Amino acid sequence: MSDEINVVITGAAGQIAYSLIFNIIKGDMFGLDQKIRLVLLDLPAFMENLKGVIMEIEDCAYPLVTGIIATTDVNEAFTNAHYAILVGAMPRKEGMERSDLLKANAAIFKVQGKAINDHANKNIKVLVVGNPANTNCLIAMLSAGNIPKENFSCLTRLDHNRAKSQIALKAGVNVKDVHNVIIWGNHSTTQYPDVRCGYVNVSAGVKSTIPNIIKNEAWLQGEFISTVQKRGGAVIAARKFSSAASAAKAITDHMRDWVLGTPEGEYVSMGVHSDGSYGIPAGLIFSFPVTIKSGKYTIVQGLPIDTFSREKLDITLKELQEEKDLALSFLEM
Ligand SMILES: NC(=O)c1ccc[n+]([C@@H]2O[C@H](COP(=O)([O-])OP(=O)(O)OC[C@H]3O[C@@H](n4cnc5c(N)ncnc54)[C@H](O)[C@@H]3O)[C@@H](O)[C@H]2O)c1
Ligand SMILES: O=C(O)C[C@H](O)C(=O)O
Repeated sequence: MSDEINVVITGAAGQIAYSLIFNIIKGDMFGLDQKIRLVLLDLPAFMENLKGVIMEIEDCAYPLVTGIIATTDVNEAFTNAHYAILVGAMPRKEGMERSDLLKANAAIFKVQGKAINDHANKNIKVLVVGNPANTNCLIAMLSAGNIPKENFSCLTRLDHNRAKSQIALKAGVNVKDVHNVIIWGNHSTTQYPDVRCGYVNVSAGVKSTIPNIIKNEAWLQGEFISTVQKRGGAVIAARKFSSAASAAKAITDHMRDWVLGTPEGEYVSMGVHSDGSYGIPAGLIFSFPVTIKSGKYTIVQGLPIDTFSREKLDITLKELQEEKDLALSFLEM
């Protein structure tokens, strides 16, 4: 890592950023020795709010922050960027069709992808959070032909964390003892949370598979999956706002692991460019189990896919293909 890194956060005046920024400047994402120059991008109407956020960043007096830039200019924001966390997106408004949302966001992520292509450090790592996250990530990646595809990812770590937590609650174990759950596919209600290969540390040196611990296949194939799939909507229904603190924690987990690596034998879920693994055609951003070493992820290979899982993978694949076709048709890409 260089002495100082430029970290861009879009949607910097929003709910997620209000937790995320403080995780980053505390050192939770890049470690306690990494100096950070924050670049905060938002829309002109939110610059006053952003001024307040900047006052609070200053008032935290964290020593890792070496500079703060607030801007509404995408080209300025991504200049020499080492990391970009694309949180800002057009939210779904009343009466808006899913296709309207895809169209508005495809336009935003095309512009941001091009700005990254033209101005960012060529080794930049980009994480897309704003929904629809997989397809927004795909558009940004396709608009940034000079940046390797492997440098783009989208957030499914929140779903991964939700899955771990639901298993821990059901099994009555600490969440730190639950390992290798997987989120396949889209960050949407078609995602497939899969724990067939996951395990729980039962006692020192003893582990047992999640299906063996839970001993309730109907729950694992039914309520567990739908709870994780619909958790984002359930939080919105209860809180009247989208998940923010848990999303910021998941972003921090995702980026920390991408930069610093995953523990030996541990998988995490990441939306990444598909390469044909598990029959998912190349050209989509699909959530897979990955391991990470020296800043590079590898899709875990050779996991068994039974008939139930194949059907689930095909459902989420179909949705992603439809989103891609629609988004590309709007952009004429
Ligand atoms: N992938 C995930 O797991 C996950 C989880 C939670 C939320 N989300 C999504 O993250 C996004 C942000 O959520 P939030 O709660 O912070 O929303 P928010 O509405 O509180 O904040 C969004 C911010 O983005 C800004 N923005 C909008 N368009 C922009 C653009 N073109 N450039 C720069 N800034 C722009 C807005 O002005 C606003 O300040 C939403 O799309 C939400 O659905 C994704
Ligand atoms: O913002 C949303 O639509 C939900 C969000 O993606 C979540 O999973 O919490």
